[in-house]
Amino acid sequence: MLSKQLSAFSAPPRYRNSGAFVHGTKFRNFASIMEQGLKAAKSEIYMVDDVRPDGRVPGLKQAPEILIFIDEDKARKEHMHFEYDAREGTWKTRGIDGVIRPWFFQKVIDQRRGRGRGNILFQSKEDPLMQAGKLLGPVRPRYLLHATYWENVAGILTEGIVPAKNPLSDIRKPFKDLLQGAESHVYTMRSTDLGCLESKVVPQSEVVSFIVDKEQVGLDRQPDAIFVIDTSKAEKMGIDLEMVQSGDDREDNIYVRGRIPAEILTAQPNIPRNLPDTLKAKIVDPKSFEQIPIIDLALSEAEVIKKLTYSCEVVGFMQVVGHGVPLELQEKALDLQKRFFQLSQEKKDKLRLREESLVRGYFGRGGEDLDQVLEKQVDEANGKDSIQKSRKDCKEALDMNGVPWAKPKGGFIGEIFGQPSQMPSEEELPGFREVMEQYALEMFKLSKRLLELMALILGKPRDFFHQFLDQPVATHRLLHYWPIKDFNLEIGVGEHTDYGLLTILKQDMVGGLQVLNAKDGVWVHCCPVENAFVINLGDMIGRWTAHRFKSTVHRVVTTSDKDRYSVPFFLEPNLDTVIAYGGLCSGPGSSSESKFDPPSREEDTAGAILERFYRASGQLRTSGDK
Ligand SMILES: O=C(O)CCC(=O)C(=O)O
Ligand SMILES: [Fe+2]
Repeated sequence: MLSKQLSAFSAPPRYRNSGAFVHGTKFRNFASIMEQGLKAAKSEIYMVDDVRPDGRVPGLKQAPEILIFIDEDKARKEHMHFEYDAREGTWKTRGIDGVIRPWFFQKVIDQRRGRGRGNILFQSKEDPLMQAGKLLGPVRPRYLLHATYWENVAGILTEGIVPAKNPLSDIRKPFKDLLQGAESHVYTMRSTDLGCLESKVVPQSEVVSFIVDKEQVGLDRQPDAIFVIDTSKAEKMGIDLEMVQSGDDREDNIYVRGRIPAEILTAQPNIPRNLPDTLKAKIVDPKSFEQIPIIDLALSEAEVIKKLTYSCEVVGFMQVVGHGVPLELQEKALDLQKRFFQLSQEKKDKLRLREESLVRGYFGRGGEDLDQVLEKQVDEANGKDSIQKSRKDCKEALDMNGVPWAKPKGGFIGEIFGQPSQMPSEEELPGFREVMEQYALEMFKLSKRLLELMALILGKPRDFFHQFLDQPVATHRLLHYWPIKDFNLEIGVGEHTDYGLLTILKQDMVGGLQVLNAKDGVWVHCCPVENAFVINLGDMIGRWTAHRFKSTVHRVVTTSDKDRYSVPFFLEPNLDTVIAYGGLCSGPGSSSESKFDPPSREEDTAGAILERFYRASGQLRTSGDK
């Protein structure tokens, strides 16, 4: 339509080729025209059949503020009559009974000076642009580019690129239904034209020199940043990007339907041609992390909440100090833990997990292997050489009931998790039971305290989680890791997320806990901190908050030649708690209606999630149908 070489404006009418008539008018008429159509009340409706480069329309004193494109084919099929005025180079019509209804409009474009110039105010599903061919199979480009301004960058890095599905401006809101279809697309370009990318993977840590001119991407000022959309990563992640090739003369334009998730995007600055290398900077996702936050719980509640919010929403991990759990108790517990694992194998084997005590007891090598639990996303982060799978967890553990007072409901699962702990006898290890139960009580208290603050962050009353914690399930696990001999065959704990609400972990000073920053594909050490507890969030709270709270992938790689001891306390709510996807949030950032999010299912109770995890990790091997 805007093709300059074949401007129908300068050609005789019989050579018209644009398929659209264009009517220009004032912006203030837009709303009423969309409601009532273009009216030929006093005079006829004047139109041109192409827009001149200066945006002027003959016969109008001033350049029009909006341009209304009328679908010529549709109009002629309905017997609308158009008359050409050779002297003015314009067309006129009386529409049908004096009106051209909005049904005939292809689109309405904002022509006012300023940032909004060129914006599409209305676009019909029948606009040829939206009718163009879908890109399927091998013709789909590996990378697409989306150019944008700084004001959108941080938002896109967290939310992905969101098409203007629901218009926000007052003027466009009333036409929401008309806009649907056209506006649910994100505008992108093939990367070929812009050089450098088609064959090369964009390294996350490097600044790729993009030089994109505003004309290439149809913006009215120079774009600040270019988002590279990795379509093959999308495919690997099972994200189906529906791409539509532009139907007009700009064949590099590709429209992608729906939200483009942040996971497949990389941001690069758009660099002016003459910018020296020394003045370049990389765009770092403000929602990505390089450290595990440390929170002093003795600070004011306001300060704690601020740090906790960041830790929950960005990292999914934190270390807390100032928690008030007596150091002496921690030391006693650690001492008994070491002495427990030093008992003879025969004595430990007496406490083994078995038919009558499926989840409460001792297990050695092979009792739980987490290396298979997660697949694709971790491979991505590990790099291409990570095809190696199924390392064995190099650990032994004693799983105790962390809330021995609770009577969890939930049938078979409730029954087995509610069973009492198996512990060494008082003669074998004096004080073991007393110290462990005291310790577990402290962990439950600390969990509750943290969940109270999290409830406040989620806009709920402080005691919101209490209702789900009167008959909870908790596993108090003592862990012992042996030094690893062969890193290809063994790992401390394979990559996984925890499944519950939250985990409180005490680790000794040997180190080895690693946390995945999935945004950048980088593993971050969770360095041991004296008298601190590591807190991490599990899948249940992640799912319940529609991932506003992160359940972050982690693993243990023990590189030390010393034995390592740690104590996770895993907390789950009452097993009949329905963990509905997004059930805990109503605020922004949580409302994504994306097709990539899993729907809520009836059976997603805490009990069902717990069972799934235990089966996937090999800890629960019986059918459970008894
Ligand atoms: O021992 C650790 O540091 C972490 C253990 C862990 O992540 C787990 O058991 O779920
Ligand atoms: Fe874990």
